[in-house]
Amino acid sequence: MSFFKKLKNKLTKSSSKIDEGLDAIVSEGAEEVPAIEDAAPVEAQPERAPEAVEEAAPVPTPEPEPEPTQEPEAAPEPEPSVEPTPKPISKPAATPTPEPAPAPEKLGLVGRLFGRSAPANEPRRELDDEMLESLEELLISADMGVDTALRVTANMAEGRFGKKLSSREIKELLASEITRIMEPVAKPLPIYPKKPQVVLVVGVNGSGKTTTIGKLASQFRAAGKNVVIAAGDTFRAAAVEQLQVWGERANVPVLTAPEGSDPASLAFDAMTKAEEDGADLLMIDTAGRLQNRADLMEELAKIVRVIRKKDPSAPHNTLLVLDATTGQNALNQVDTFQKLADVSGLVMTKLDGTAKGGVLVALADRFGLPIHAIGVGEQIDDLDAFDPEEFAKALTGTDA
Ligand SMILES: Nc1nc2c(ncn2[C@@H]2O[C@H](COP(=O)(O)OP(=O)(O)OP(=O)(O)O)[C@@H](O)[C@H]2O)c(=O)[nH]1
Repeated sequence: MSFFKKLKNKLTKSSSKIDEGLDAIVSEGAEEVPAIEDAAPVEAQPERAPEAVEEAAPVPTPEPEPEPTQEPEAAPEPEPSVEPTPKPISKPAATPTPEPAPAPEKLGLVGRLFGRSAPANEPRRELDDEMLESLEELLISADMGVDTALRVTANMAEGRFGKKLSSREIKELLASEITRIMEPVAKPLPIYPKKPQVVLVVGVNGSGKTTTIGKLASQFRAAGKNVVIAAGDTFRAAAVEQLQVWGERANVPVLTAPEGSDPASLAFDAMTKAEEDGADLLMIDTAGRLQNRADLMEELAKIVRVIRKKDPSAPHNTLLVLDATTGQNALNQVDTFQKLADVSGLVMTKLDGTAKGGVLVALADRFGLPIHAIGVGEQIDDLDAFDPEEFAKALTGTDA
């Protein structure tokens, strides 16, 4: 089964929420009209930027030491790839004037995008204020966030006000808007020519850090990389045990320390071991107790201070793991963890079985942080690269 099919199946809840919601909105005010009259005036969105397509393609599994090089002795600055200021959604070339008379073709938006012809007699509804409002509400209810939902619908409506659209065309438009927002953030975990490359993994308890580390370690291992894991959440014995299980599965050594001991000292020992072993990657799990932010901040800062004694450029990646089922709360978590650590990228877990997948769009729109991977299940292969187009299609229930 292709990852798209799998993603689509797994995203059923998010997908059907938007899918069925859009069908309902259109059928509410629909009139049956022959497709030939109304299908043509809908304009497709601009083409995707070719560079983004290339960037989005690779999986988070490590390919032989590619692009972004990092100076070994460089000051431990966060990666420049992190763009703190969310880019406003670039508007398509504004064409406020009504479009010219439709060309004598039977292809609607779907047809133009995918070379398929639009079925005749699709129910259509005129795009007016009322319909826009319903669209906004639907996107907000799918956890896209108010600002993002308003921007997305405004872009969808641009140049199309008063046009009659079928729900399929609206889904295509929405998918294309979502793709446009997500493309700049779809970036695999960057691999540096640094041994060991230190990946610090942060996030609240239960967000899926341990599972993500296990999945990543196993993928890197399968790609022939030497990996060491440090079970830095020394406050939870269960978390350490869980990591050990993942380590066994992935055939990766897991360094542990007695419960309640200093995670920074474990991180230092892990750096030493990883260096001795000539490991390619050191993945450090951390605690996620947000109840006491000051403590957590100090703990993370200490881990960073200590590993920098060994390598001033470490950590090379600080991954924030977010649980999609928390919906809008994920936005607060990014806010908080950006203050606690130099977050360089995101992994979104538990996209399976949640109706809150839209939060990824809000995250991309608001923070512009790279999304390295998404988790769609508890199994070892349920972590994959983030593909914006597939995600957008799966989320909107658009056919592949
Ligand atoms: N359905 C689903 N479950 C997931 C996914 N990722 C993790 N989980 C589950 O979420 C639960 C919490 O995951 P952990 O990896 O233990 O989370 P954590 O952040 O390490 O949590 P602590 O160990 O409490 O710090 C576990 O039951 C995982 O199996 C995912 O992508 N989909």
